[in-house]
Amino acid sequence: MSVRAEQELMAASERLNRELQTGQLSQIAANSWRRCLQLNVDPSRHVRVDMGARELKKRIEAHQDLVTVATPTMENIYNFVNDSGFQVVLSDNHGYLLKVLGERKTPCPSTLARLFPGANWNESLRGTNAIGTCLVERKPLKIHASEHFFEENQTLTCSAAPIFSPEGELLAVLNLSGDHRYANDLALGMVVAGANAIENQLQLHRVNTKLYASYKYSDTIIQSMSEGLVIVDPAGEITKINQVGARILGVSAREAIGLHISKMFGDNAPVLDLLRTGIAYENKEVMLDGGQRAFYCSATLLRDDYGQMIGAVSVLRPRSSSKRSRCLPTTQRARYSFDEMIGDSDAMKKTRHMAERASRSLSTVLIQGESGTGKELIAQGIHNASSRHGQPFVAVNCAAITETLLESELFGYEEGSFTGAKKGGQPGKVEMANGGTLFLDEIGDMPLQMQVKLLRMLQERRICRVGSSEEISIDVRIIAATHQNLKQAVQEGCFRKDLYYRLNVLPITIPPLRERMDDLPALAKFLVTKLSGRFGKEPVAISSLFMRACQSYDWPGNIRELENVIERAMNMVDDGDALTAEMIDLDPVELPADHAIPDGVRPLKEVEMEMVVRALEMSRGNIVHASSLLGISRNTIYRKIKEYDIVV
Ligand SMILES: Nc1ncnc2c1ncn2[C@@H]1O[C@H](COP(=O)(O)OP(=O)(O)OP(=O)(O)O)[C@@H](O)[C@H]1O
Repeated sequence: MSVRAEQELMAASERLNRELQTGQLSQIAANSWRRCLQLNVDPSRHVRVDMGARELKKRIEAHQDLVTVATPTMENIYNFVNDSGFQVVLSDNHGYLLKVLGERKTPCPSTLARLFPGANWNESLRGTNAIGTCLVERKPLKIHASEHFFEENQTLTCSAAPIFSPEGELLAVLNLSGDHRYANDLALGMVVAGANAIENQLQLHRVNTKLYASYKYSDTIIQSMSEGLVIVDPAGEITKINQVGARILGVSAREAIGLHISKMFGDNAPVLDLLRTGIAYENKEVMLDGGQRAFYCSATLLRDDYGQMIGAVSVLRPRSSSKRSRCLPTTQRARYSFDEMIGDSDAMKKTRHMAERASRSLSTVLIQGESGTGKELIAQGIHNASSRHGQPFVAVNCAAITETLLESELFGYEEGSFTGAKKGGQPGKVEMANGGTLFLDEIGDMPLQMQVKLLRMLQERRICRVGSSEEISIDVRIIAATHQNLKQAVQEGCFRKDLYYRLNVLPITIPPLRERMDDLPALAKFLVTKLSGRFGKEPVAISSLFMRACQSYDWPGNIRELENVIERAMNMVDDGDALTAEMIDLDPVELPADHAIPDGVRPLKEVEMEMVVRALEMSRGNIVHASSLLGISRNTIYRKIKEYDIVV
């Protein structure tokens, strides 16, 4: 220790004795001074261990829950002391300041006395001070003016209170500091009340997090049940319904919430009897819509821990004698329902209305819309809301396969009908979809020869497998979709007029995203929640700048592109942070043909073709793998292969 330091310590020790005799130092401050002297804290040489911006960011992230929960309380306290030059400070349990509200008004003799985020106010570094001393004493205290061990800090008056976790672990300190001349007796009370409020909020936050997790578990279980589930409150209003339940009752799950059960089951709904009598029942046969919807229903009362009735839960099973549900492979199941179709803009309401109408009929539907607008989603939604919902939904991409293969893909083939044909032959997609729905995606790309065969099938409702003359009757509902303007294709002679009219019985047009920007915020939130579930993360917040940047983009790739942009951003965001505008990585806008191309820049088309070729090479021609490398759909990669005439 230097001679100067020894002198300083000696002086401090003498001062301590003097102050003790005059009774100027509180017991707490005196004990702290003794600790400082024992630790040889040199009052003339301050050891600075403050943090840089990057370390501070990390530390704040590690304490994100605490900082988030403490901020409103700190702001409340600050509003009380606003304009008085007082600062509200939150430190972690090592004395590092995480958040400081307010500017110091009175001149500060030394930068060391400043309270700023990242500074360390541990007692062993800054001598006696409210934050550091509170961390040692673990109780509320005030350190006023000359009670500070370092002279630089003696212009301050500081009150601090510890913040404990529900398990009693010391987490942080809440502190209020200001000019000692304006000391007031309320300061200590304020930080104590503030620390208590933060502790309560932390507990609540924890309970909320647990509640949210258990809600998510139960919701996932309910939604993945193969039986229908409907929960009503004591008044008979629906509070929860799963997709299967909604399908059995022929309603949309979203619209069913809040409806009275009698709206679906009539006034004699068995569950209303259960609510009145408390008598549970099992496998009661229920017929609705004149027998069109027939199912078995079991129901029981729900009671809370005190035995109070809080509603009833009904389990619905489709009646096996009614149109029997087949046990379908996943490739023949439709995943989406109308509930997953987000958008309340006028344009989208119109589309939804048309789709709901189509689900009540079995006529052919033609869906038109740009790529990524949700054509397949709507097709699946129509199937799932239709009377064929328990039956197969089989999709065929008419652009993906060559003309010869498309015929056998659709109609199947007999053994030996061509080289490489399977032994015993194979049924086609039309046969697989029998009783259900056949989704003909990218119908506009169907070769003309094939269009003739499809037209025949639609007229005669019969098919022959390739290589066979035996006719097979089929019962399929057709939903066709295309990103092309089919009417124009008819005029240009690329699409048969008669087939167009056969398909265009119930037309549905999906507007591109740029024409319904009102839907973007809801879509973005929906996609964040959907992707969070997939990543097993808590849903992240979306900053308004992120949203604004999204709203000013043209979205050529529509909702699929929006989904990709959000997925990319979610891979960049740290836990607890919001999606920000910097995380948006949008595809560059194409330049007009006559635009001068500066050095180092190449036409987008050229780069795109190169990327498609490279992805196909890397994935050895595996289309699924290549499309996922490029972040585009299979349909889009097929289109690109065709557009650039790439040989796979
Ligand atoms: N209204 C919507 N609400 C929520 N998600 C949507 C909506 N529309 C589309 N999506 C999502 O966007 C993605 C693309 O949708 P989909 O595959 O149905 O589009 P598409 O028009 O059939 O595309 P393509 O023409 O390329 O085959 C899917 O992940 C789908 O779930």
